[in-house]
Amino acid sequence: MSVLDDIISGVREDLSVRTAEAPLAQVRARALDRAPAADALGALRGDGRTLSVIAEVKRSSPSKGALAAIADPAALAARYEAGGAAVVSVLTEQRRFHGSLADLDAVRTSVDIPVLRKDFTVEDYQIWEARAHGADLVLLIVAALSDAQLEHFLGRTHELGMNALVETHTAEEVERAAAVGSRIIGVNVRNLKTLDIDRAVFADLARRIPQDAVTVAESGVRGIGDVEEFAAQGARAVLVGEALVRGEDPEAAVAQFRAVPVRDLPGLQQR
Ligand SMILES: O=C(O)c1ccccc1NCC(=O)[C@H](O)[C@H](O)COP(=O)(O)O
Repeated sequence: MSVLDDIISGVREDLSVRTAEAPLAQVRARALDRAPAADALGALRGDGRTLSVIAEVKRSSPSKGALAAIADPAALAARYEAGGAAVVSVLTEQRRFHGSLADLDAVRTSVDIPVLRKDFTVEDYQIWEARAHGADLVLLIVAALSDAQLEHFLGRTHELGMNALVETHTAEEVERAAAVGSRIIGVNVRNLKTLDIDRAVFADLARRIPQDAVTVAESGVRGIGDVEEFAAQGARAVLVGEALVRGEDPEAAVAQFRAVPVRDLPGLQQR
């Protein structure tokens, strides 16, 4: 069983507990009661001159184990926002990342910028749940979904006024993401089946992403050098976890990353 399969099996078990505690009808009612979702697509497009940063609240990970205690996720998110982050990502998976919906609630109340609920989406319920907890964006991992699921989940996010970060790691997955009309396409340089990081996959996949989508480089950022390289290869946004939660000054790091100019590459199908 791959790491991704193992994570998803735990996610399904946890989901069955939550759906028993809070049936879909209840979660839907709470989702529909929220103020409209913020415009994450616009936030990620930014000013078109410099990179947008998705700054992640990440305590732990399958690849690295414990990363940071993060006693106060709301305070960390506020520092990300002060540094100029476009979006805050909150990992809500509990078993491997030690995140929770309580973290999402805390972050939602502390920032005005869009919030990404970072989970392993395998059921419609999780999208309603994300909206009920104030998320503006959800993660859809192409490798974990059939084409029919991907299309259905993307449709659901749009119906709820939200956006999805559609995550890919291969050329075939980029094609599948594009085929269903994804507006925000991430290239995760971490292979979720083996946990290996290969930053070189970004350049090849970025140029396959359609013109009307925002290209996000995900994972593996160690510092400004990696961010500059992703920008030079066509990233419009970067998603950073470990380097921010382990760094001494997350606000300054976000400010430094978001100042990196984006590049219009000949042949790159992006606006
Ligand atoms: O981070 C992991 O080890 C991991 C393992 C398996 C599935 C997902 C995983 N991470 C989720 C992410 O997408 C990252 O948290 C995110 O891209 C930030 O990565 P990093 O900057 O390398 O912490």
